[in-house]
Amino acid sequence: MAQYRVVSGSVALITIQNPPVNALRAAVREGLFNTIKRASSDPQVRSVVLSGHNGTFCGGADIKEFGNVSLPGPHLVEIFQLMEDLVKPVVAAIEGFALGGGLELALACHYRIGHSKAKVGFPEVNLGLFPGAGGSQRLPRLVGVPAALDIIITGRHVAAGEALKLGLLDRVIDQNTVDAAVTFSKIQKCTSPPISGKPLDNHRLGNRPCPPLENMDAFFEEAMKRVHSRARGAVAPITCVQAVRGAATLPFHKGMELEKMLLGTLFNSAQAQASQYCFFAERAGARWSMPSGARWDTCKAKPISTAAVIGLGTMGRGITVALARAGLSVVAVETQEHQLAEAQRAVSRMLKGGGRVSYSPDLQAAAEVDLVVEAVFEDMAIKEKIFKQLSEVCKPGTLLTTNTSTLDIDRLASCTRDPQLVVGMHFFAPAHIMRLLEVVYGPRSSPEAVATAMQLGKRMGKVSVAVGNCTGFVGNRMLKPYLEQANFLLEEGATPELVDAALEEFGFPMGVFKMSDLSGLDVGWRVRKEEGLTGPGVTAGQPMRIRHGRRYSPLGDLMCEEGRYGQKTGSGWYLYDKPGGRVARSDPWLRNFLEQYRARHGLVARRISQQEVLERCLYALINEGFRVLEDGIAASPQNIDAIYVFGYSWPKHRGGPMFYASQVGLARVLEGLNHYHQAHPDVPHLEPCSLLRRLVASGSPPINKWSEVVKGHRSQL
Ligand SMILES: CC/C=C\CC(=O)SCCNC(=O)CCNC(=O)[C@H](O)C(C)(C)COP(=O)(O)OP(=O)(O)OC[C@H]1O[C@@H](n2cnc3c(N)ncnc32)[C@H](O)[C@@H]1OP(=O)(O)O
Repeated sequence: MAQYRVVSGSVALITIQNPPVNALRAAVREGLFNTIKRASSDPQVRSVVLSGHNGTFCGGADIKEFGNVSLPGPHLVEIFQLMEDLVKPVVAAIEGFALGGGLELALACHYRIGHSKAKVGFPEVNLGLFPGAGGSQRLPRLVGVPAALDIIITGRHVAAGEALKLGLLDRVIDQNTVDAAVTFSKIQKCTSPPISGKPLDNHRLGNRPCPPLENMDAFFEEAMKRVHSRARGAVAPITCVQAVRGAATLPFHKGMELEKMLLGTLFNSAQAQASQYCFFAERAGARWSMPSGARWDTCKAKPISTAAVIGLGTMGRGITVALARAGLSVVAVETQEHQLAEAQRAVSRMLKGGGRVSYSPDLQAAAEVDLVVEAVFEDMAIKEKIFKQLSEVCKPGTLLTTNTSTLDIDRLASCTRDPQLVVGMHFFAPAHIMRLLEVVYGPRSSPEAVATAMQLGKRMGKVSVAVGNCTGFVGNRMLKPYLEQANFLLEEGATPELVDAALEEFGFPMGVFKMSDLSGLDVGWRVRKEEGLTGPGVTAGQPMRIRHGRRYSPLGDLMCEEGRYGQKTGSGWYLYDKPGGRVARSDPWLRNFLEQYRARHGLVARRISQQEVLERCLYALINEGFRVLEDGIAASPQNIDAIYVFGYSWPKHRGGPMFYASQVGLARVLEGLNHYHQAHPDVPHLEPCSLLRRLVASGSPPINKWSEVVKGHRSQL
């Protein structure tokens, strides 16, 4: 766990060994503690080099251990103090990553030498924590308060070059870092005085004061304000500011006491648990499986080096950029010439002149590519035609994928020669930025096609999740009842401002109505027309607020009929200063429109609380999540949560909808749904699904045990 060797005559080389990232689990901590003591008492040893096995220094504390009430083995704070107090110089040799507790370990060393490709950082804030093993107190003393606060609050990875400039690393080298560190620790031997004889006090960060900061109060006030406005209810970023303020104002030992107290408030908090759950949910998608039994570890991906993107609207352009950035050679196809020229300019701008992209108005240009992503208008007839053509044009074996967000993958597959080569690759706007990729398999998609799309997602840096084929797949299928509830709430007396405020307070960056205005109300309108829910032929003679015997809100359709498509037309649920404007203002027209609508339909507006908004919107979405699990469309609640966190900006500190349900308590969610369904019996999305009932009947097991109930449930279908 921590290997000890004496090298070069007098240097104790301690190597952390815990693949894959050398996380500091109990056995490693034990090993470090013992080897530091050994180096201290070994008369042969004059200096110490600390390194990580297999090209990675250390990925920090072992997150898997965090669930334990008290962590076994020696505590990191104790180990780091032991190391800092050593009278022999300790040099950290940093290759790969030094993150979280890994960087705290390096800061407890007297010197830090990094490889030029190394990355350091404090990502704890993403886990609902802050660097609570001395990092919040040592880093500001080394690099100053503003730089330290930035690194701690953002959780970003700092490249070696920047770390050197900040003084976080003493040296950056391109050669073998351990060899360099060993030499460094002895280098003064040839000259004088030897490094091992130098007083080390100035290199013990706990002994140093923080570099002074002018206008400190104003600095921290401003920082706190900024953090509050961005944190969306997350507590950890606020604690980061409090801890760094402690470093700036208190002696080290007092700062350490403050750090301990602050960490105590976060360590087992609901937010920390949710954020840590998200860490593992993000990675769980890579271990995909299909109902056929095909799995990530038994299926091989096809090599892909060339791709074509068909349709260069906003999505097609983003997808082109994402593929080009992943190193693929891309042919971008758009039949409308003005759109093609515009897209070429936009893509070049986004790629800043890099990437290998060629442009063509002709589908024939896709003849030789390994993979196609179709990203045209959301219209089944057009897509079917394109898939038929692609099947004729492309070389045998080309993977044909579609970016459709709702349409039937299998219907598209049936237009092709090789339906097993068809899968969905559902990107999220903006496609070159949003992390999520839903890889949708139809009943005939081959495991190899799924493996290839998943592998490509990884190359693009996406969180890829394999899901089954149904209307809306996972994300949009669950979004439908959420949007529906929001519209019903407007009918019943709420305003877009009230609904959005409740959701934003929950932690979404944007409420549902602001989000609809941003993405365009016409998008959903087109889908509803495609589904036969609205349109001249459908509505004639039908009651406006009922479809197929269920409650329906035509509010979105009426808005579109008024030409209010959202930001792009300068008005939607809100008013904007101009078409394309971004700042939403309340619109008196809308208030009036809603009043007239309610009067026309005999609806009496009532006072609606933020709690009702949250429960109706979120519980309806969660209920559909249980149905998605029940139907086998998603393989696990973790996959659903990853989809929501990385594709729909569900707040990470709430852990995703299914985790949120488990934290609220399944019985409470069930009770809430029962209550709202009784009040709205014509809304089937509010009727608790049978899996939720069964889970509650089984005593509401923890989320990692749900699969057992799901399996039992499926076998009875
Ligand atoms: C008292 C509090 C003291 C200290 C606080 C901390 O130190 S908290 C931990 C801070 N560290 C981090 O947040 C780093 C987390 N890890 C990463 O960001 C990445 O894993 C990393 C190191 C950049 C490497 O990325 P890469 O893409 O190469 O690998 P991947 O993420 O897929 O990870 C590989 C497997 O390792 C598991 N893992 C990674 N880090 C940890 C960790 N710190 N603890 C436990 N496990 C970790 C990860 O889950 C992967 O597992 P797998 O089973 O293969 O999915």
